[in-house]
Amino acid sequence: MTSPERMLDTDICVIGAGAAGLSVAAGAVQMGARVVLVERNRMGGDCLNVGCIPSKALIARARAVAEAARWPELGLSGAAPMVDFRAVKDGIAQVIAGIAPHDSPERFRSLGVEVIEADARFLDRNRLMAGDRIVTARRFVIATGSRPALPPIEGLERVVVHTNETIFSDRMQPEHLVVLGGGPVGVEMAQAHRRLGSAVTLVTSGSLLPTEDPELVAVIRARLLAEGVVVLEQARAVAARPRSSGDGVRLHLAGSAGAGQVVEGDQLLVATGRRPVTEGLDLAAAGVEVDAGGIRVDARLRTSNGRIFAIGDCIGGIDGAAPQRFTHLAGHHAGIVIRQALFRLPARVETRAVPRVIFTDPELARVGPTEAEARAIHGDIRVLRWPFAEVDRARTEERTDGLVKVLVGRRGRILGAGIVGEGAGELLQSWELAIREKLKIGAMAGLITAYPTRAEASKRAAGQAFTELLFGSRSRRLVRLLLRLP
Ligand SMILES: Cc1cc2nc3c(=O)[nH]c(=O)nc-3n(C[C@H](O)[C@H](O)[C@H](O)COP(=O)(O)OP(=O)(O)OC[C@H]3O[C@@H](n4cnc5c(N)ncnc54)[C@H](O)[C@@H]3O)c2cc1C
Ligand SMILES: NC(=O)c1ccc[n+]([C@@H]2O[C@H](COP(=O)([O-])OP(=O)(O)OC[C@H]3O[C@@H](n4cnc5c(N)ncnc54)[C@H](O)[C@@H]3O)[C@@H](O)[C@H]2O)c1
Repeated sequence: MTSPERMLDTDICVIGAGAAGLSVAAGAVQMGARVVLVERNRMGGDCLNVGCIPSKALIARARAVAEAARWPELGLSGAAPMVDFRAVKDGIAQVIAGIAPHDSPERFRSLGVEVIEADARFLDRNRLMAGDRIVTARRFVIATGSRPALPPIEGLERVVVHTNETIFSDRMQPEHLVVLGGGPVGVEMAQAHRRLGSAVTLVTSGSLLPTEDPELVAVIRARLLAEGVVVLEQARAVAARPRSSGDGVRLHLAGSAGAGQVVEGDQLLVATGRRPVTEGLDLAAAGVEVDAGGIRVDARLRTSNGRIFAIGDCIGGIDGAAPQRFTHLAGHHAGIVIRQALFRLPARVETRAVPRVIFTDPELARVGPTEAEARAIHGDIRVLRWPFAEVDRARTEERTDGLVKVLVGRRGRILGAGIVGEGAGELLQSWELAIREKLKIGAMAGLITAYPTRAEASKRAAGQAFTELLFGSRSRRLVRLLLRLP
C-alpha cells in the first residue's frame, strides 16, 4: 500500500515548467487554487534556457556589430568592434541568469506552488507519479514542450551536431557554420553568426521561411545575401560525414537546386523543426491520444481525457491546422485553461489574431493569414501596401528596407497584416488589436500618428484603401461643385 506521505491531492497539477506550465501555475495559485508543478529539468523550459532568450540576446550582440559596420555610411568613424565570442556567450548566460530567478523553484514555492523536481509519468487516468510522490488532481495540465527534430540524414550520427539545446553554450566561435533549416531558428541564427564574424551557409529543403508571405521574405533573403550568408534553397541534406580533417561536417545535398552539391563547415546547426515531448509520460495509461503533430486537443485545449488539458508546444494543430509554437501562444493557452479549470467558463483558443515575429534584421512580423491564405479563404480581397522608403523616420535613420502589407476583405474588414522592416514586431500590435476587434480599415486610416514614427507606414497603407474615393474623378467633381456654392 502507498504510504500517505507519498500521496498528494491538489486542484491543478501541471507537468512541465516552461512558458506554458509556469503561466498556468502562477495564475492558478494566485487565484486561490492548490497547485502542484512537476519539472524534470530547468525551470523556464526552452524559452528561457535554450530558445527565445539566448537567441534574442545573441541577436542583440550581433546587431551591435552590424550597427558599427554602418558608421561610415552615417559619416562616423572609429575602429570596428572586435568580437570576443566567449565574452558574447558569457553575456548571454548572464542574461539567462538574470531572468532565471523569476522562473525559479524558490519563487514558485514562495507563491505557494508545490514544486516537484522530478520526471512525471501517468499511472492511470487519475494518478500521476512524480519522483516518489503520487499526485491526484481535479485537473492535470500537460505542458511538456517540444524538442529539436533531427531529419533522417545518412551518417548524421557520425558528426557533431548542434541544435538550439547546445549552440548557445558553446563558447567556440565557428569559422564556418552550416545551418540546416530555413525556418525561424535557421534564419535568426544564420544572420546573427554571420554578423559576429563566422562564415555561414544556410541549407534548406524548401524556400526560406516557407510559411511566410514570399513578398516579405524576399526582403529578408536580400539582406542575408547582402551580409554574406550563402543561402541554398530547394537543397535537402541527404548524407553527412566529418571533413577530411576528421572534424566538422561535409553535407551532401539533393533537391532541385542542391543535387550533387557538397557544403563543408567546422560546425553544424540543425534547425529543421520540432517534435512534441510525450515519451515517458505514459499517455496511453491516462487515455490521452497523441498523433504525429502532438497531443490531440480540441479548441478548448481538452485532451481525450476530460480531466486533462494540454498546452504549449506539446500539442498538435487545432481543427486541422499545423501546430504553432510560440511563447506568447503558450501564455494564451494558459489563460484558456485557467478560465475553464478555475472559473468553469467556456473558452476557446484564438486563431485569427495570433502574432508571429521573426527576429532577423529587419524583422518580419505577421498577424492573420498570408496573402495566399487569405485569397484561398476569402476569395476577393484587397491588398494595401506602404514602403518604409516613403516614411520620413525610416529615411532619417537610413533604414528603409521593407513595407507594411495589409489584407482587407470585401466590406473593409481587416483580415491580416504583414510587416517587414526595422521594429516590425512592435508595429504589429495595432494590427492585432484591429483584427481582434474586427475593425474596418477606416479605423486605422483615421488614426493620428505621431510624426516622425515608423507607425506612419501602417496609417499610410490603410489610407491606400481610400485613395480612389478621396482623389478620384468623382470626388474632384463633387469638390468643384461644392466650391461653386455660395
Ligand atoms: C531557438 C529558439 C528560439 C525561439 N524564439 C522564440 C521567440 O522569439 N518568440 C516566441 O514566441 N517563441 C520562440 N521560440 C519558441 C518557444 O521557445 C516555445 O514556443 C516555448 O518555449 C514553448 O513553451 P512550453 O512551455 O510549451 O515548452 P518548454 O519551454 O519546452 O517547456 C516544457 C517543460 O516541460 C518539461 N518536461 C517535459 N517532459 C516532462 C516530464 N515527463 N516530467 C516533468 N517535466 C517534463 C521540460 O523539461 C521543459 O522544461 C523559440 C524556440 C527556439 C528553439
Ligand atoms: N521568432 C520566433 O517566434 C521563433 C524563433 C525561433 C523558433 N520559433 C519556433 O520554433 C519552431 C521551430 O523552428 P525551426 O526553424 O526549427 O523549424 P521550422 O519547422 O519552422 O523550419 C524548418 C525548416 O527546415 C527545413 N528542412 C527540413 N528538413 C531538411 C533537410 N533534411 N535539409 C534541409 N532543410 C530541411 C524545412 O524546409 C523548413 O524550412 C517553430 O515552430 C517556430 O514557431 C519561433
